[in-house]
Parts: sequence; structure tokens; C-alpha cells
Amino acid sequence: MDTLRAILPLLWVSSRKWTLLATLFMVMEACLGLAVLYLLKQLVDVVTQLLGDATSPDSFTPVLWYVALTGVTTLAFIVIRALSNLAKEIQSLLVADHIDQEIHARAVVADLAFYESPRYFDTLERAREAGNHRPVQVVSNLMMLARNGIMLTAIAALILSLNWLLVPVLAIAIVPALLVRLHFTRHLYDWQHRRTQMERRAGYLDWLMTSNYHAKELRLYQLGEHLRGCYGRLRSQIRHERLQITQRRTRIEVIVGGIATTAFFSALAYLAWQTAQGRNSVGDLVLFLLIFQRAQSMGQDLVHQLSNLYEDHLYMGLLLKFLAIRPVIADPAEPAPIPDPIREGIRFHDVGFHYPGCTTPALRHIDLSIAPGQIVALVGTNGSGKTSLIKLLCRLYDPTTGKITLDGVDIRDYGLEDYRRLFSVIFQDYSHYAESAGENIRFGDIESPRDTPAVKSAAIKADADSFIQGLSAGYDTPLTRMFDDGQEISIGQWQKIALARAFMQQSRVIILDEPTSALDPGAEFQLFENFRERIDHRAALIISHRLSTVRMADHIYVMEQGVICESGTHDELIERGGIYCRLFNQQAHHYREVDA
Ligand SMILES: Nc1ncnc2c1ncn2[C@@H]1O[C@H](COP(=O)(O)OP(=O)(O)OP(=O)(O)O)[C@@H](O)[C@H]1O
Repeated sequence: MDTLRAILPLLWVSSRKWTLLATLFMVMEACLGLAVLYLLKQLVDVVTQLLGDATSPDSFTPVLWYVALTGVTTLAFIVIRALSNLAKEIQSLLVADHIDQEIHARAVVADLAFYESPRYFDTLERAREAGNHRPVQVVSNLMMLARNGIMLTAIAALILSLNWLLVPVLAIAIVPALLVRLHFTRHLYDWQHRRTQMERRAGYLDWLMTSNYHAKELRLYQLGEHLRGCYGRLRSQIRHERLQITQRRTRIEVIVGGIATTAFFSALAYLAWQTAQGRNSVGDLVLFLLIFQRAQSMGQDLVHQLSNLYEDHLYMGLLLKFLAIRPVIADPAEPAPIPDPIREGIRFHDVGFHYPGCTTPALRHIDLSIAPGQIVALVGTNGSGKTSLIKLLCRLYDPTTGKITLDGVDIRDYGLEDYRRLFSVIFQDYSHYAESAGENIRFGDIESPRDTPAVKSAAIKADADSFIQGLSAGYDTPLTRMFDDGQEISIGQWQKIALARAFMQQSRVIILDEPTSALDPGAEFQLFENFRERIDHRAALIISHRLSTVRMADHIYVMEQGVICESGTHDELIERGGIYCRLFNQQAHHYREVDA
């Protein structure tokens, strides 16, 4: 009932008209189905009466009438069933699209932690597995269940009128099969639940072997056979377990089917004996044969629908669980207005952070500030917490302890979208969109029109314009081989595109995480030569391992194992003779050696 309560609004919102029509046709279908059965019974009765009477042409007229009426009703039944299927199909398509939209709406705002935790990720994957067709399926199964239930009750009443002893026989033919189905549906669902991670690993291995990302390494390290072996073992384990369940179900279903068939033929023998004794008419025997078979197939449908319904209910639980997820990082009840202009800037106050599910903190006691127009640099060893700090700054995560303020106000008190609009960010693992070069840049400010000149000026600032002009269709060239006319570009060129994307938005702070790792020294030099002008004197936070890049920053923070261990200007840090000075000298030493 809970599932149904959650589904009905979904259906109502997405396909009101077709839901009503599908329901109407379903009711008509059930009524017409029953009418056909009733008319058949009447026909048998009339024909049975005729068996005793002397046949005259007039006495045959009611038979003809019943045949005609049954024929017309059957025809109407067929037409309505076709219309009902059509309505269900349309309803199903509309609801599926609606559910897709709902899933996407949740997925794009879900906390980043959602994607980084396997437990949450399972929910998304299994919600997708549940499929967007399930809600319609639940309702149509319920309707069919109601229809078949009504018809089965009517048939049971008919059978009861023949001989009450036949009703338990009908129950034996249907109930055990139903219980077996339900048991195995649950069993299979539980098994699939336990196997999600295994399936994901198999999917991952499949992707490794077939995607272009790994084609080079796969060949050069000759990983193909190894991966095929791993994949084969996983699949055979999954197949083996699945087959075991299916074999057990088949064995039990054969036993249950055997019992049902024995019951049916025993009842038939009993009824035939009764008829031979003259206690039943031949018409009764014919009617029994006719309706018992129908009842049995209807019973099987009923079993099928109930087990489907049960399965749908289990899977819908996952879909509904996913749709109920609300991001923890969200807007406050009354968002504070973003200051314009920013006066004081951003400050970290004794910030600590650990990733959900991790015990070791990624950041500890961070005190840091970025004033308007100031260029701040973060340096430090791998894993020292630089990227994590940026994630907190952009509110992809919230601090575990301490707070971050913008002009003295906790950043959690600002509207999330307005706050995030303050930043343009390039992460180390920036995205490669399978779109045109122009679109890849415009994604930095998706609100701007398609043909905006801002794309070109951002590309010029990122030194990307010249190579884009050289592409087959310039800014309109798709940067992918996925589609015809696409073109692949080098990693350094991708980095320039990502830089242009960051320059595109008129944000107040530019954040660059290793922005020049793939640029040649000339391009890097050019980028930072007049960096302040390039970024229109906005504030910037730059992470770089190349200390030559970092030295032009107004303030440098040095991080190690999640804490800031040194900070100051380049000259101050060199004078202090600490970690920064040592790292800088090491890098400079290499260059000097080469120069020498
Ligand atoms: N999504 C995550 N979940 C759990 N732990 C993480 C996650 N991302 C990073 N970490 C851990 O947090 C610590 C800091 O990582 P972070 O990515 O901030 O380092 P970094 O200084 O940017 O490193 P690098 O210079 O290699 O880019 C590391 O110990 C890392 O293992």
C-alpha cells in the first residue's frame, strides 16, 4: 500500500489522461470478459435443454441469438483489450520519461558524497535497474490482478454451482504455485541484492576491455588475457549461483504442477463418473472442462501477476528510496544575500574535515584567507589535502569542524547556487564534454547565448583560440570521435579548453587545481606572465606543484598531511628556509643543472 501511495501521484502527474483511459478500458475489459463467460454458460444451458427437446427450427433460434451475442461481445472484448493495451503503452512511455526526469533531477543535485560511497551508489544503480517502467507495471498488474480476481471468483462460483468439491481442487491447482513463485521472487531479489557489487565489478571489467580509454595500456601491458580471465570467473560464479536458484525453482514447480494436474484429472474422473451415474448432465461436464481450464490459466496469470507485483514492490522500494534522497548540502531556510562587492573575502576558521565513512581527517585546523583580487597559492605533497580544501570552499562538502565565512557570514547561510556561482573551477580531473569546442567553453557559463563572443575571448585568454581556429570546423568542431566529423585533440589542448571554460564565467574567484600540468613550458609561461590581467584582477586560488608558477602569488600556503605548515609570500618563505624553500631549491637546482 505504501508503494501504491507513492506511485499514484507519479502516474497522476505524468499521464493523467492516459491513466484514466487505461483504467476505464481495464474495467470494460473485465466486464466484457465476464459477460463472454456468462453468455457461454447461457449458451451451454440452452444447448443442453435442446438435447432433451425435439428439434424444431424455432427452438434453435435462441442458440443462434446466444452465439451471435457471444460473438459480438467477444469482438467488443478484443477491441477494448487492444485499446487498453494502447492506453497502457502510452501511459507507460509518459511515466517512464517522467521517472527518468525525476532520477536525473535528483542525480544532478545529490551530494558529491553520494557518488563517492559504494553504499549510496548501489542505491542509484539498483534504482536504475528497477527501471522506469515499474510504476506503470505495478498499476497495470494491480488492475489485471483485480480483473482476474473478479473473473476467478465468478468462475469459482460457477464451479461451486456444479459441485462444491471441485472448489478445493481449484485451490490446489493455484495456491501452491502462488506460494512457490512468491518465495523464489524474494529469494532471487535477495540474491541480486548481494550480487550488486559483483555485477558492478564485472561491468567495470567489461568497460576496461572495450573502452577506448584503456586500449593503449591494455595492449602494451598485455592485460587483455588477465582481464578476460577475471571477467570469465566472475560471470561463471554469477551464472552458477543464478542457475542453482532456477534449477531449484524448476524442480519445485514441476512437483507443484504435478499435484495440480493430478487434482484436475481426479476431479475430471469424479465428474465423469457422476455424469455416467446420471447425477450430472453432459453439459455440466463440458462446462467444467471449459471453465476449469480457463480458471487454471487465469490462476496462473494471477500467480504471475502477484509475483510480478511483489518483485515490482521490492524494486520500487529502491526507486522510491532514491527519489526520496535529499542533498544534505542545501539552501538554508532564509538565504543571506551574496555581498556585492565582496569586501573582506573568504576565511577558513580552524576548519577540520574527514570524508564520510573515513576516520582519518583529510584536513585539520585550517586557517586561510583569500581577499578580493588576491592570488593565493596552495602547495604541498600528494595527498596533503589541497583538493579537499577546494571542495570545501566550493561547498561540495561542508566542514566537519570549524567554519568558512564570506565577508564574515558562514557560507552555509548563503543560497547554494548563488554561492557556487562565485567560483570558476578547474579540477585536476576536469571534464571532457563530447560537444563542440565552443560548447565545451560555453559550459563555463551555460546561461550565455550559443553565439556569444565571450567564448572566443575566453579562448584567447586561455591561449586556445589559435588551435581551435585550426580545427576542421573551428569552434563548431565536435571534440570527440563518438560522432561523425568529430576530432580528438591533445591532452594539453584539452587543458586549454578547460582553462577557457573557467575564464568564461564572470565569477569572483578563479580556482585552478594543477592548471598547467599538461601545458608546455612556453604555454605555461605565457599564461602566468600577465595572469592578473587575464583574470581581470579577480581573486584566484591556484594549486601547483611547479613552484615557478607559484612564486607570483600574493600569498602561499604550504600543506602537509592535512595541515597548513607554512604560509607567507615567496620571499618570506624562502627567507624562512623551511619546506617551501627546500622544495623550491630542489626544483630550481634541476633547472640550473640543465642550464649548466
Ligand atoms: N573522495 C574521497 N574519499 C575519501 N578520502 C579521500 C577522497 N579524496 C581524497 N581523499 C583522501 O584525502 C586526503 C587528501 O586528498 P586530496 O585529494 O585533498 O590531496 P591533494 O593534496 O589534492 O593531493 P594531490 O597533490 O595528489 O592532488 C588523501 O589522504 C586522500 O586519500
